Amino acid sequence: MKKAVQFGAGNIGRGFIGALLSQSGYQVVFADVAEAIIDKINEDKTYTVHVMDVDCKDQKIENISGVNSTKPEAIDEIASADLVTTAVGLVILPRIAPTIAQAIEKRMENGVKEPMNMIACENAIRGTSQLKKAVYENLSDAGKAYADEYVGFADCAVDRIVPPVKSENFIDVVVEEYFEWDVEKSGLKGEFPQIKGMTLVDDLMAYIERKLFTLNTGHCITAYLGNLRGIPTIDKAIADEEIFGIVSAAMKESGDGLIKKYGFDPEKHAAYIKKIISRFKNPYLQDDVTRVGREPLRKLSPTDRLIKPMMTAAGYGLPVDHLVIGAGAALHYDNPNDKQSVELQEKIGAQGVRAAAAEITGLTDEGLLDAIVAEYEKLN
Ligand SMILES: NC(=O)C1=CN([C@@H]2O[C@H](COP(=O)(O)OP(=O)(O)OC[C@H]3O[C@@H](n4cnc5c(N)ncnc54)[C@H](O)[C@@H]3O)[C@@H](O)[C@H]2O)C=CC1
Ligand SMILES: O=P(O)(O)OC[C@H]1O[C@](O)(CO)[C@@H](O)[C@@H]1O
Repeated sequence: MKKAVQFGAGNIGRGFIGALLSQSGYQVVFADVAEAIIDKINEDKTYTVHVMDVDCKDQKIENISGVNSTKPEAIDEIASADLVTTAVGLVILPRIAPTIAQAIEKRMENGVKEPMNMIACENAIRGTSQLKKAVYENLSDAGKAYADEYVGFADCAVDRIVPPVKSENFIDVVVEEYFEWDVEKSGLKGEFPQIKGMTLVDDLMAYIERKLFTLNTGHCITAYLGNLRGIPTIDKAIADEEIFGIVSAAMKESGDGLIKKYGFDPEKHAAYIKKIISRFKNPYLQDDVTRVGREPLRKLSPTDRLIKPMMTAAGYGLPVDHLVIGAGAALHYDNPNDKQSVELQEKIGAQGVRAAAAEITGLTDEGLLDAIVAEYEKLN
């Protein structure tokens, strides 16, 4: 039986990637720092994925175990795995890199010639490449040469909405039916992993940008506008006619840029947007606007879901008025429980909104900055 180590036994770890791996016949070892989750996985050896959508069904996930990712046992588990996947959050990747590097060294010392693959399933552009860089910084020269030959690092795009759930059994998860996992073929070593629901692709950047700058763009604008109006969840925010109008228009603006950049079929892209908005309406997910809006500094950064699509569309001379409203709303995000939101509001307080926006977004286009500030003021 093939073995996979899934770093992160959180929502996506259990509700998407770990579940697909187990359903495809992998023995799945969840590596996490949350002792309670790891203990419960080891105790129960199973959990349930509740698919809640137009049709509802339960899936029992088996052949699983857990390990504390900071303990030496984690190194042994990785060293003997065929596949390592992550869903820990982009900022955590450098923290798990030393453990992965030690496992690669160990595999080399053990003389293993079987290839092993790494796939970072994070909401980011080329998250696995970022993980690879961090892992290589922790490898010896021999370890690097070994990894060059036997360790694949494949970038991917991941799409499934999995909010945290307060169920009776805290390792069960509630997910939507839809999922998409696109993995770049060229990064893989050896035989391609056979995983039901994983699509191997050549042109990954188009898939990453299509997902990040459609779903995530629309999702976070829904969250920020909803939050400003005191609406707690995504389904309720998108039910607000004005928010729906702004979000749909922003997704279209982003889409028009993507269509120009990647040559997507406009009709298919319009259908893709429509499908995503229907996913936002899923009443079972009860997805908090604070989860979807979390870490606003990351979301307002130059390569992320608000600014990058704005730059792409504006670069083709296309309108970006609703994306600008989204950025204006994001700058208002004020949540004392979110470290980046606190930092954002402190920056705005100290520097003023224009200087803060310029620093955070990296925008140098004065016209766009003026427009964002104007929308920010209007939303006050
Ligand atoms: N939840 C969602 O709908 C989606 C999330 N994503 C991405 O997936 C990633 C994970 O998101 P979620 O599962 O929602 O977050 P989460 O917070 O539910 O799960 C993250 C897990 O990583 C664990 N972790 C933290 N530090 C660790 C370490 N050093 N070693 C091992 N585990 C560690 C945490 O304890 C937690 O269990 C993020 O990059 C997110 O952007 C992508 C698509 C959908
Ligand atoms: O996980 P992030 O990047 O903070 O953003 C939350 C987003 O990720 C998702 O969980 C899945 O893509 C969306 O539900 C939401 O748009």
